[in-house]
Amino acid sequence: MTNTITLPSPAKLNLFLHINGQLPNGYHELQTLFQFIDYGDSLTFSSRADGNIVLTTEMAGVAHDDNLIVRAARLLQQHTDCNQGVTISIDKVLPMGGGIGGGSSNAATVLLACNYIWNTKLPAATLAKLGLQLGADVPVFVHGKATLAEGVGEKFTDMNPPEPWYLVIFPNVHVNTATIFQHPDLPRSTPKLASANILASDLGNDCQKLVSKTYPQVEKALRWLLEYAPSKLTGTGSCVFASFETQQQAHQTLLDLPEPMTGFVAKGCNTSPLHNALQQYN
Ligand SMILES: C[C@@](CO)(OP(=O)(O)O)[C@H](O)COP(=O)(O)OP(=O)(O)OC[C@H]1O[C@@H](n2ccc(N)nc2=O)[C@H](O)[C@@H]1O
Ligand SMILES: Nc1ncnc2c1ncn2[C@@H]1O[C@H](COP(=O)(O)OP(=O)(O)O)[C@@H](O)[C@H]1O
Repeated sequence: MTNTITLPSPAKLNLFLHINGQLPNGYHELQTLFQFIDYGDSLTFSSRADGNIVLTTEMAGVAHDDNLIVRAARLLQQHTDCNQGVTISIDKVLPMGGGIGGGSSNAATVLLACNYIWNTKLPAATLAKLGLQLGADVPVFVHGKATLAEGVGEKFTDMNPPEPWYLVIFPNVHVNTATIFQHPDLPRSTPKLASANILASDLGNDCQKLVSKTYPQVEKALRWLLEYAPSKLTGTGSCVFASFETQQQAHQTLLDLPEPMTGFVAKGCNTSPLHNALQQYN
């Protein structure tokens, strides 16, 4: 077995997001379509015999022990009584608080990678359940297929949406997911759709209006991108995205982007790049 492995940690987009209600525990019932993109962080793992979990890359604003990377490794180690440790480094390119799932994706990559290098052999369904303790989106990244998520995000119906080129814009502001979900003005009663109707409809994001109002930078980014193509918010933001027929059209649009916004071009993927990369180890 290889002792050092490098794996991708891709971003996701919410192609639509509806809020159908709120549960007594405060969490929201959602319907949202997740698709992966071929753009993200890259993590390198080396097992170690001393049992320590060490992240060697510093991440601004996130303490070592709070990092989802470290927490995911500890959770798996404790759950399996594993006595091995791991050294992890990350090439971080995904903006935090952008609604593209960077932290959740990192946690999922750690769960799958450590399960492999420690030979702990947990099935994917168990890793997904463990991941849910770390964040609502971790199970989707463990699952690795474009999927309609329902409930609080844990019930999956896999879907096969088109895989276009996307231009994703980061408005240079971080949105706190909890702040948006706690806001009294968030719409919370969109009727549930039958899964068979999802791909045929042009659906929006119920957080978009509130996030645009709360964060003028998001509104500005949306207004700018809408000049080029139909655009929407992903997750609770802050990133906004639009699809293009060709990679070149998306790149051409990116060239016009005014500062301080940043952006990138990526392809939609119905199978996660992480799962494609893991195939070489199975
Ligand atoms: C709504 C989504 C859609 O992708 O937004 P983004 O985070 O991607 O923007 C996610 O499911 C978010 O996932 P994640 O960011 O992992 O959320 P968590 O850490 O689990 O929860 C953050 C906070 O959001 C609220 N929350 C989250 C999920 C949910 N179904 N209902 C909620 O009310 C809760 O207040 C919770 O304390
Ligand atoms: N490895 C990590 N990568 C990104 N964020 C992390 C990580 N570990 C902890 N966090 C925390 O999680 C928050 C949400 O990050 P992220 O998942 O990137 O955003 P979003 O859920 O909006 O896509 C960050 O603001 C940060 O405080």
